[in-house]
Amino acid sequence: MDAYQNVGIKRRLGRFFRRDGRALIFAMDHGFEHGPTDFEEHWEHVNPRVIIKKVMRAGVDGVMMLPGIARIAGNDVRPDRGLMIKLTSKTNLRPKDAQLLQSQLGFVEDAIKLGADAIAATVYWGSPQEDVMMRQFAEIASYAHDLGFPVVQFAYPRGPYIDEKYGSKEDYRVVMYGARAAAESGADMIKTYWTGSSETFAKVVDAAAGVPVLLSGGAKAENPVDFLKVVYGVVEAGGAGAVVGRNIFQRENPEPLIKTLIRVIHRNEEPEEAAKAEGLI
Ligand SMILES: O=P(O)(O)OC[C@H]1O[C@](O)(COP(=O)(O)O)[C@@H](O)[C@@H]1O
Repeated sequence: MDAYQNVGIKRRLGRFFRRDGRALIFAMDHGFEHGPTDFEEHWEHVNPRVIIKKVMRAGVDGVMMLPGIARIAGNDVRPDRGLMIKLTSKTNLRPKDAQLLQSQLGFVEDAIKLGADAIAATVYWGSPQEDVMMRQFAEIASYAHDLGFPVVQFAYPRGPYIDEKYGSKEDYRVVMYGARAAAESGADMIKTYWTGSSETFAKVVDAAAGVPVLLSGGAKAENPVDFLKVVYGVVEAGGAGAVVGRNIFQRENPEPLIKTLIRVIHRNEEPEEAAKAEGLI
């Protein structure tokens, strides 16, 4: 029989993933990580309660936020959807060199008090500060797992050595390395970059050895169909969905895009067909 913790981890993961094993999660740590300027396209979304209510209505499976915003808007996340609380971040105000470190800004206990269903932390694989983030992740994961909480790793390769050797942090060899490192360090869910093709992303999924891999959304695409094609490619590759921030909250009415994403992720619909069906294009 399963240990108590394993039951908790499975139940809580089940609040994010539908029966198909996929999820669409809304990300909203940008006010901290990029600064409030990220919300200037639609300023009312700087109010977390406004945007969370919109994404809930549209049907996202879960939401990711930092502890202080969970205190303000966590209650707007419906009880049957996943609440992911991230415990590391950095500001864009730091000097450039220090941007390669995510620092811990909250504790597992805080996330649990706030009603989290999963706990997240970022590791910049390849950063000169990799060691600090590895240790941070290990401490968070060990404690969270003991208490029955799944742990999500934002596995983002970045740093000067990567640029020098591979030319880009999106090179599939680097992304799959990060995903593998995340799986080997005990993550229950991995969020990472698009590698440019479904074939290469399938390798990232394989390297994660069964740990679900979700796309990290990225900057808002001018043409939403371009973004939908990426998400379609992730699903084709065996990926478990997407964690999307700017492509959602930088739209006044994110509902048609969210509903289209749900069609693509959960019903395998072709991007253009799905977008037409939701009146997005
Ligand atoms: O470090 P970067 O690439 O500037 O972006 C990090 C941001 O991207 C995310 O990981 C995902 O959000 P987006 O979909 O807006 O890219 C956020 O959680 C985070 O704030």
